[in-house]
Amino acid sequence: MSTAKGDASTAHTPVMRQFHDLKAQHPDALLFFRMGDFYELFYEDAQRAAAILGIALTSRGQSAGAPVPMAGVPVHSVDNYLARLIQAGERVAIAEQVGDPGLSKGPVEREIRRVITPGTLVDASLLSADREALLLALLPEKDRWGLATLDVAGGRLGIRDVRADRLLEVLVRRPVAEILAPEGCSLPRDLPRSLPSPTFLKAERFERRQTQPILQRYFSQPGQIVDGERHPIGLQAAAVLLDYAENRLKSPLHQVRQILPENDEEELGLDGESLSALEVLGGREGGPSLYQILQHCRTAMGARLLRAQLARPLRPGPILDRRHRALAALIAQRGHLRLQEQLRHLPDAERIVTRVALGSASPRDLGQLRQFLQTLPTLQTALATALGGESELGEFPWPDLSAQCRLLEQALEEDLPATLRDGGYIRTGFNADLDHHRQLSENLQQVLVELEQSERERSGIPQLRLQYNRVQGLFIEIPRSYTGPLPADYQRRQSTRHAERFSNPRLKELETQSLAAESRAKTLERACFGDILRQLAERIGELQWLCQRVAQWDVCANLAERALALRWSAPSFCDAPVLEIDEGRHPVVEMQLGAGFVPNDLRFDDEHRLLLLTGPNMGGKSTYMRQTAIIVLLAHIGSWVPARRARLGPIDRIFTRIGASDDLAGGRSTFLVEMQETARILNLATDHSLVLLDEIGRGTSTYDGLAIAWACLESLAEKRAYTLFATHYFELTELQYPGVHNAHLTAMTRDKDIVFLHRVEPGPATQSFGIAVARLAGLPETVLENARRHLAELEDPARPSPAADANAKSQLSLFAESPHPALQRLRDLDPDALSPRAALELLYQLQALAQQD
Ligand SMILES: Nc1ncnc2c1ncn2[C@@H]1O[C@H](COP(=O)(O)OP(=O)(O)OP(=O)(O)O)[C@@H](O)[C@H]1O
Repeated sequence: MSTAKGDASTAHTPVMRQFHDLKAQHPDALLFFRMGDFYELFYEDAQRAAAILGIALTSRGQSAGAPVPMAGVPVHSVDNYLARLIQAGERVAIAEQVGDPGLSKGPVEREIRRVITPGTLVDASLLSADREALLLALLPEKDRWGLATLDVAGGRLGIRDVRADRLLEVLVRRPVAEILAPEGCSLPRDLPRSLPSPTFLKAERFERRQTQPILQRYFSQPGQIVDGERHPIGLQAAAVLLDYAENRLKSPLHQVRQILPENDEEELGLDGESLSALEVLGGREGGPSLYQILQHCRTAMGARLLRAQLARPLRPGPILDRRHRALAALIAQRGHLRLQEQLRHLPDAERIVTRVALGSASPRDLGQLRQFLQTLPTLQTALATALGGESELGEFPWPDLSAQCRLLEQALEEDLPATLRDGGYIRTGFNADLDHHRQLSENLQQVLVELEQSERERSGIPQLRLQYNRVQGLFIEIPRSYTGPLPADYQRRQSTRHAERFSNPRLKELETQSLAAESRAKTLERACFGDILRQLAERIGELQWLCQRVAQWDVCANLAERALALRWSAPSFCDAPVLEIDEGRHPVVEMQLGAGFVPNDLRFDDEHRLLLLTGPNMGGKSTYMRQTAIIVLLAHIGSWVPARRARLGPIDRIFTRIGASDDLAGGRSTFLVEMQETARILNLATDHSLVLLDEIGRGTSTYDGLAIAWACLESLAEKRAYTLFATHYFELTELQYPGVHNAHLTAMTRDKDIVFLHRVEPGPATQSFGIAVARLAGLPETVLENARRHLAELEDPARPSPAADANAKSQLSLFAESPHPALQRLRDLDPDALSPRAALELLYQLQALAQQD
């Protein structure tokens, strides 16, 4: 940045020297340099910000012999600008004036008070209410990665170790805003574009030598690191996160009080492809997602938790069991209605508690916390009633924070300002000293009114007025039209066009007193506020516990409401190898179609492992496959499911390969993407996995595709994964493997039109309706007519083989009625009856037969 630095840094003006010193501390961030009521940006920062924000780029005189480009934003509306810059992927360092402008000789002292990055946000105005913005650190060790995630605004720190081949899956399931990794480490090349590009930090910051003291500083009490010894590299990554976030927030993270481990074996595996193919969190082309249909939580905390739970389904175990019991209890008592009524007005207390811990909560934040604490007793009562006989699930009694609630009630005004700046948030009567100085300041107002009157009388000038402005302070103003005598103690201070301004000793004294009283009152008010924050901060752990409970019950009440409103039923879990669904539905498609949706059954057990689905395009194959996975997913987050009955045996992962997608930016074609995803499934699926494969092999030539689909089917049948395999290759329906069965989606033609029945029935489809669907899509009648003719020719058994198919003939012969002669010879022979010589002879014969084709 030679232009910014100028020829020699000594040639810079003192303010610009200060700017460069501060900028050097965080060169990667835009520096917001506080100048009175504005934050100003200089040089390249100004140019970047002006372009992103669409604000004017001007210049601020010269420094080091060159003009200084400048852009500025007013302090009072800075949040809006910050939000847009963070959204655009920028980081922002905020330099505040910390010295007293009246006392400093050179430029007023400034200090970077905070660096705002996407993963370290705590301000309500910068955060999205319904999703976390996670900071994530990664550390490789052999074939594993240590991983830590920190929700700075919620105070949650999690760790886990993952196998290298599962890293991507774990990453894409979370709302990651910022990734940290050690310099020189090689991250997977196919990091999805939805993830932010990593920030590389010096490798030694990840070394135990440096991370151990940080962990000790944070977690010296027993129980604060749960199960840490199982995740040693995760712990190192966690320490890096804490250190990084501290450095950005310029404060220890008092809100982080525990490290919670995540274990692979507790989770139902769900990779990024499945999340997007099943449209769990986001719908295709802006359509509705499962989350949107489910999300009727009353609080932002609940909405965030629901999102996190959807992305991280659990295997059956104590946590899932508790969720299901709680949901059943609420539904049995219809208790969710009362609960939701109480939850409806609750603020985002979780994030407020973090700001309390960091000492940055605003008066309005505390007003909301007061409301939260006021509601808790009624919420507890509502919950106890709602749970009926299961009240043990409510973990009563909840921590008693009534004293903190009273403190807030006594201390804070009813209507509260958004900032501390202008005072007026502490109630009269809370602090005697504050009341005294406020009164002094207010009395002075009265004294000034009286003084104005007495000066008028003393001087005999009725037009005399006492005035105040920020530059001149208090002064006596007399219109120029007055030309008579003035009192001897009046000292002239300024002349304007219409008036003369004076001061006198009494006025000066009053001015000092007035300012002193006002500023003392403000200081005292801030001190009271700081004191309240400190008292609340002592109870952070309990406050966080309460927020988590509120979020959990909000999700539970929400799932109860959804289950009843959408006519869902409770799934049951068992240890047998089964997956039974009666009258399953796809909640999103059903929402769009209403009563027209046709429910379908599904059976997987020891004898039924792979269902080969055929049927017309648009017949409902992918809907059926997706609804199966969605039912399994919902059951594993603790929800009821869109089916009349669902009984589920143990499932370890859901795999999906549905729909065409390509990765043009990554240089991967649709077919390559399809094959890579299929390869992953074939490598990882077990006999407890649910696998959805939709039209494997369609991206390449017919016979290649058919051969690949066939081989995949064989492999999955061998693995005995619960597989739904949709295909248009009718040839596959003739294959016979143990556990493999056919089913089809029904349709019929009426005249030339196709009518979809959307019912799943046993056996393969008997007819392909491609041309009827093409008609539905509006293909011209002449083209359709030709298509019908070609179809008749193709289906004619006596048709001559098309020339273009010549080289594919050998692949076609895989499905020919009679096997290849070489194969037939092989089948017929008895190897034990052959001498070595005869065997060699036979080999030559087989080769000759093979070459005949
Ligand atoms: N069970 C159902 N009941 C009512 N309508 C359904 C049902 N299943 C699917 N549909 C309707 O049919 C449309 C097509 O369904 P889907 O995409 O599942 O068909 P498909 O057989 O996978 O088609 P293709 O082979 O072309 O991919 C859906 O958008 C929906 O409107």
